[in-house]
Amino acid sequence: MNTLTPADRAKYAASRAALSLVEPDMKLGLGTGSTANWFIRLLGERIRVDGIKLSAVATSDRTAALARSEGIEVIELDAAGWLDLTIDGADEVDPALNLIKGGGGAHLQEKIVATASDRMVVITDDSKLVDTLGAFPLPVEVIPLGWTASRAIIEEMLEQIDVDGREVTPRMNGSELYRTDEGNHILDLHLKRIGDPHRLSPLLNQVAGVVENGLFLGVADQIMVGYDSGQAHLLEENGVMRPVSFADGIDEQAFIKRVMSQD
Ligand SMILES: O=C[C@H](O)[C@H](O)[C@H](O)COP(=O)(O)O
Repeated sequence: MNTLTPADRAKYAASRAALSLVEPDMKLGLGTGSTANWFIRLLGERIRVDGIKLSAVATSDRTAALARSEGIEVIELDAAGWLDLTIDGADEVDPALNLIKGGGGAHLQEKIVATASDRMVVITDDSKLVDTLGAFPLPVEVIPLGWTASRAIIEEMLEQIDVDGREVTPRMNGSELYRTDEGNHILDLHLKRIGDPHRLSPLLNQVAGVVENGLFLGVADQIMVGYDSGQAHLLEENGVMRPVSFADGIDEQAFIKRVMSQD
């Protein structure tokens, strides 16, 4: 643990705590991002240590590649049909367990997978817990055809919405427009504060060309919060925080040494 940065210690702690929710033969959804990567590596370690069998649906090409490299059986969502549990990171979490996701451009697949699961548990460090969503720019995936028109319609629509900022910027990858796994672009909405996410989300998804926005409202069931102390708490919808212990056979030092040597 001492070799990790404080941010990675917290992500590791949340992921390790979430590992105790995994049971043999489950069909899992695997999120995308730096926190989800910790969970995927821990899941691979648990499969090696315990020999448990399970299968998983990935929410991005990156996640599928990492999961396979960890020896996790990756299947398609349509083959899985329905999932027992999805574990994923988030960019912001509010007290009602509503989320902003998509900082890594994967929120479309993440939302499909999470809503096709009995349960979604978010793994996060405590810096992402906010009173009100919106400081993190809200990602909106748009198809390339006419994306500038979609942006103009969104900008006009935002005039009627209770937010503190209205700048809409296309996400870039160097000098090129960012492309999602589906080949679409992302518009980042710099709203600063979202007064009514339940009003905003359907309005965004009604705009022609919008595929999906990064608001996850009523999707997450529980939040596993990790701290740089190495401890973790489970946050329920009623605001109750319960400490979580790590109930698995993983050798922490050996695991972290292996991960650090791969990075
Ligand atoms: O598109 C990316 C996902 O929604 C991520 O789960 C989110 O951006 C959090 O990523 P990270 O764990 O790297 O902060």
